[in-house]
Parts: sequence; structure tokens; C-alpha cells
Amino acid sequence: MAKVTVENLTKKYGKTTAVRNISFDLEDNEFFVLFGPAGAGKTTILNMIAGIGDPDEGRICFDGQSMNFIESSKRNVAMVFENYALYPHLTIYENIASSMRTKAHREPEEVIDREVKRIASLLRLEGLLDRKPSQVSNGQKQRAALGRAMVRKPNIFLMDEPLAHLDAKLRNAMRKELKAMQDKLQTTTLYVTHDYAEAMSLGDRIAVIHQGEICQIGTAEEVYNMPATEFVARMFGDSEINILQGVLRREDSTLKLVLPLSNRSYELPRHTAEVLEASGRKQVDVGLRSSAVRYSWRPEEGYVKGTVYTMEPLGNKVELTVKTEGGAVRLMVPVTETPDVDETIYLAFDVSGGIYFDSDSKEYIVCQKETAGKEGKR
Ligand SMILES: Nc1ncnc2c1ncn2[C@@H]1O[C@H](COP(=O)(O)OP(=O)(O)OP(=O)(O)O)[C@@H](O)[C@H]1O
Repeated sequence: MAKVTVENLTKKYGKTTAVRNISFDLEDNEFFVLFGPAGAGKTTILNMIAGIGDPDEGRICFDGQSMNFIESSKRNVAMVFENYALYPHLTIYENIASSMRTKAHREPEEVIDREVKRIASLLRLEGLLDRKPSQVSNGQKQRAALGRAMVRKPNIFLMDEPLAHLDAKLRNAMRKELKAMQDKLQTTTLYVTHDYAEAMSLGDRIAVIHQGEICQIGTAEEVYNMPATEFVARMFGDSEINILQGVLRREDSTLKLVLPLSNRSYELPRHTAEVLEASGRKQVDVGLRSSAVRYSWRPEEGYVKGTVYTMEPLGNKVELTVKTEGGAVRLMVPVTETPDVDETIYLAFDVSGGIYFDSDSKEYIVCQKETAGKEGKR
């Protein structure tokens, strides 16, 4: 496995700049996720590392050695795609063995046999080796495709949405298998996905890509709790984060937050208040995830009245969009609490759990999680 360095990569297709000035390092044995919406440039980056399509600018190095003019077959990368790409006329055994029978990587037959059986056992494919791809399930096909990539010792695994075709249950199971495989094999992996839960559960680090540029690189905790921009904040979470307007106002020598939506002022945690004060802003955007929105079916002191506008089941919860006089708010409630559309609901906001952004640049300023455990409320 290799340390992979990507420096200032730019790729254009005619007038479209698919990737602009991208840089990151993959540590040896790291599981690194490229995460972003459709068309963000993820596959373009992966392909350039694989040697499919040259960059217009920038450098790709494996262990310090430039790969720019090295053809794909000589880079020793192993790729796994969304559509498995198994040979339909070969058995699962032969499919897995095929990557040890290429011109560039030919192994003796006894090594091939030993490796195929070792990987088949790791991926629980032992009983299926004589079958053709059409005779196994989608999950088993995807495991065979992984197996084919794993039998070699590549510099890097490149995986492009390998679980996207699978149903939710199988995707979950395969995610766990991939994680276990990563722990066991110690592989350097670059993994492309547009599924935030997959990115968070698999990635040692995640690079969030938007319109060909990197918005943030960080651990799952960092991108979730301290998103660099409002865009990043919106990309993570079952229910999209609420971004509410906030006004900062000095009251009795302390900085308070006023939410026009609730027409109330709130105390802020000390560190949050200090950083917001230092920012010199009078207006901020306040990111509140569903967990920072409380609800009640009866009027309560400090709660804002609203009506349930839409409901969407998400797993064992339901996402409600609530209309209030000041604007819409999203929150999750347990399925057991599912209301009727147009039912009245009362909401309160825990601004200490807020993520604060500059209302002009939409960039991160502060959140309490930065200092969680180090301070209490004033
Ligand atoms: N061969 C091509 N010719 C022209 N434009 C292309 C080509 N390949 C990609 N693009 C454009 O480059 C941009 C990035 O595409 P890319 O496939 O890398 O995105 P992605 O993040 O992988 O998206 P998805 O998740 O939909 O696969 C898009 O605007 C896309 O339309």
C-alpha cells in the first residue's frame, strides 16, 4: 500500500471545469472518502488517480513518485465500480483469479489458487466459486468484485459507489464488511459516495466536494459538528439542518442571540458568545439540527406555534416540516408520534446546540461542540 499525494489537480472537459485545484494526501492504510452531490467531480478525481484521463494541471504521486505519465496498467491500482463489471462467462473463481492473470500482474497457478480461496473465505464466497455471476445475488456479485480487487496487493483501492446498486439492508451489511475488510487488510482506499451515512461510517477522513472543489477535509465528527460552510452542514444528516437567521444583541453586558422566527432572545454558551463577539457580526446564520429543536403538542412557555406541513418517514422516525409565522422548520419525531397534516405543534430551539455561520460568506464561525465539556452555560 502506498501514500498517495494529489497536488493542485485541475481537469476540464471543454468549457466545463470538472475539478479545480484539488489537493489532498492519503496516508498509508487510510480509508479516505470523496463525498459530494452528483456532478461534483468525484469520479473525475478517482479516474485521474487510476490513470484514466490525464489532469490538465497538477500532480499525482504514489510514495513520492510521480504517476502523471505512467499508464493506468502500470500504476497497480485496483478498482471496484457500482456495476460490479464481472465477466459473465467466467465463474466467480475465475473472475477473482482474473486480476492475477493479467499481463502486468501474472502469478503462478498455485499462488492464484491459494489467494482466491483465502479471499473467498474472507468474503464468505466459498460455496459460490463454481457459479457464474448470473447465478448469485447482487450482494454476492459485489463481494466477488471486491474479491477480485483484493487478491492483488495494489498501491491503492479505488471504489466508485460500489454499494449504490444494493438495497438498503444489503448496503448496510456490505458497509460493515468493507469496514472489517479495511481493519483486517490494512489497505489504502479512496472511496467515492454521495451517501452521507456511508461516508461517515466508512471514512477515516472525508473530503466534501462541491462543484469541482474541496469544501472541507475532516473526520466524520469534524464535518458533522464543525462544518466549514452551510453547504457542508446541509450535506450531512437524515433531516437537513435548519438554517435560521439570528441577530446578536448586547443585553446587560452579555451577548444574546435573538431569533426573529421565535421573537425571543437566548443566552449563549460562553465560548460561543466570545467567538461571536470577536467576529464583529451583528447578524449570523444559526444551524440547528433536528436534535436542537424541541416540540410539544400543547402550548408551552417559550414555544412557537406552527402547523405540520409535510411528513416524510425516514427509518423509524418521521421528518416533519412545520410552518411557523417566521418560516419553516424541519425536525424528526418518532413514528409513534406521527401527527396529522395541518395539526398544531409547538417548537422551541436549543441555540446552545447551534452551529453559527457568517450570514454573508456562509462560512463556519463557531459551535459549542468545539469546547464540549470544557464549559457550562453562563
Ligand atoms: N467525459 C466528459 N465530458 C464532458 N463533461 C464531463 C465528462 N465527465 C464528467 N463531466 C462533467 O464533469 C463534472 C464532474 O463529473 P463527475 O462524473 O466527476 O462527477 P461525480 O461527482 O462523480 O458525479 P456522480 O456522483 O453523478 O457520478 C460534471 O459536470 C460532469 O457533467
